[in-house]
Amino acid sequence: MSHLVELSHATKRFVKAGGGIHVAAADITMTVDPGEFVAVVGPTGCGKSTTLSLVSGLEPPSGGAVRVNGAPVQGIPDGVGYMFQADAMLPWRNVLANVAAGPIWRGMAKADAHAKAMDWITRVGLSGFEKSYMHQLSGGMRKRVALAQTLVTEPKILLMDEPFSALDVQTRALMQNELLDLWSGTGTAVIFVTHDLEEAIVLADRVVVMTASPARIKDDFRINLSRPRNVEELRLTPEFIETYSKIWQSLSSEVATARAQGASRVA
Ligand SMILES: Nc1ncnc2c1ncn2[C@@H]1O[C@H](COP(=O)(O)OP(=O)(O)OP(=O)(O)O)[C@@H](O)[C@H]1O
Repeated sequence: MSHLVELSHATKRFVKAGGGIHVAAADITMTVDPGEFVAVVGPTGCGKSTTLSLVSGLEPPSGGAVRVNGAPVQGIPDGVGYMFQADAMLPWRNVLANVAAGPIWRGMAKADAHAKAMDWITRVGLSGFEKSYMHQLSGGMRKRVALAQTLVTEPKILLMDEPFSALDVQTRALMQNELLDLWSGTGTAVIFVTHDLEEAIVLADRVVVMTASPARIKDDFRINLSRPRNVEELRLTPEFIETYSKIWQSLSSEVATARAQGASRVA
């Protein structure tokens, strides 16, 4: 059976600025099925974003294979949505125009795209702000716009690279709950990269732990916490704490290795 996303011994090498080769991802084999929420954690700079860019088609693999919907990734595959740490909104356009831009770019008539965009603006709780510009919105509101902008295209696969890391703790929890509500029942597969193990566990069905650079897959933990979830309450449960300590045992040694690598680089 083919999987929605399939990385098979995928490797990514970059040519370093001063010459030489840097292996950012090595021998990555993993699959993601429709409706699965997979979080990827690993130490800073290990190659998490690089792995995501192989799935998005932004970077071709140097070795191995990457397939989406059973076909090798060549360029940006259909049905893939992205959300990054930095927002991708145009400051001279209002919320409605920003959210409608994707569907219009894909050929939808303007009136239909605006109707669809309004629906998503309402779903993310921003009804009444459709005429606002980005500088008039709080950080949390801008993230809601980014969510609407991504989900309006109804992606089959949603790639998220630390989308909430710039938010304060409370807004972050709010957005995590919001994401789970919006995602629930859609059948969309999510690959969510984060530094934050707590965030990974409260959101995901699986937490994939990557090694210190070059990124390899060290462990793939199934998260057996029931849904629907309230992320703030979940963090206090014994089940969460037990899951956290189990995964931290795997992750902590990689964090220590990455720190040692960093120390030797600046020494
Ligand atoms: N286009 C590129 N050219 C050269 N090197 C690159 C390129 N993209 C990434 N790298 C290098 O590959 C390594 C992995 O980077 P990547 O951004 O994938 O890590 P990450 O785990 O997502 O990091 P962080 O947790 O800090 O966001 C880094 O050393 C980075 O400098």
